[in-house]
Amino acid sequence: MSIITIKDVYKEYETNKSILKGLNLEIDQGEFIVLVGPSGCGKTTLLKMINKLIPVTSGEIYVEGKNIEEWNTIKLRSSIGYVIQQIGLFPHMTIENNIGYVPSIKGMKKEAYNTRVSDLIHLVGMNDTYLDRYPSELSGGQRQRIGVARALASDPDIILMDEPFGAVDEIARRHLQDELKEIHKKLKKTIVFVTHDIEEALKLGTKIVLMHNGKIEQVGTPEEVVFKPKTPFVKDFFGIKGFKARLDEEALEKIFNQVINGERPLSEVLQ
Ligand SMILES: Nc1ncnc2c1ncn2[C@@H]1O[C@H](COP(=O)(O)OP(=O)(O)OP(=O)(O)O)[C@@H](O)[C@H]1O
Repeated sequence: MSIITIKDVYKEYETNKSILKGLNLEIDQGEFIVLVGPSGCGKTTLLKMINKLIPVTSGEIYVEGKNIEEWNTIKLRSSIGYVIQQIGLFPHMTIENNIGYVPSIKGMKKEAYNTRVSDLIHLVGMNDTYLDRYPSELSGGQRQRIGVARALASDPDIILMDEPFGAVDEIARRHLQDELKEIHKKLKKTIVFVTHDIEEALKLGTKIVLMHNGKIEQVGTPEEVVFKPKTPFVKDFFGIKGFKARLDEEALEKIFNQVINGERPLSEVLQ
């Protein structure tokens, strides 16, 4: 069943016309959708329209079957988690209070609150010893984890993520991706994720949406967009990098070990 429907959506900014030119997209419950495309193609704009941070110029967006214009904005936003790159944790609040902010304003009882905060910090691969710290006492990767935990705190059905791991180093980024994949498997939330990183997109997405020139070029599984590109643009966009990202990792590891162990000359592999 479709949990988000984008219907003939157009966007024009006052100083910037024709950003989105008639987008149509159905997002099913439990899907991990990744929006990719060249810089400036409107990924963030589309994401922010879903939780009404940016208004549409024309067209409609439905969340859980209801037009977002009919949703109470606060209610809509509390049923949608939102994670961005500069995560914006409250600097003067402890990690516990950051994660528990929404449950506490919703009046959750102390015992349930404690359990929830503890469950969430474990879910993102950390533990209770971090709860008394302040955001400045964590690494960038840990802060992003807390951002994910905070977005999950109100148990939203949908989570929007805008380049959430863009500012962390490569190793932390891989860990965060693995954890997010696990969380998605476990909680079966619907995730809409923006990235400009092809490997990240193909690793995480159950469906990839490639945007270009205000339109959607192709929607498909990682295999479809890489191996069955519908247009030359899709083929160029994913290209060899996409192909490499989808190669069987075991096959690559086998070749790597053969070369490292001197069983196969490097010149043969590089041919
Ligand atoms: N408030 C605004 N007023 C005018 N133009 C804007 C505004 N916000 C965004 N734009 C323009 O709209 C286009 C789409 O921006 P958006 O941030 O949605 O793209 P994006 O695909 O997320 O880009 P990136 O990958 O670089 O983050 C860009 O050309 C941008 O300059």
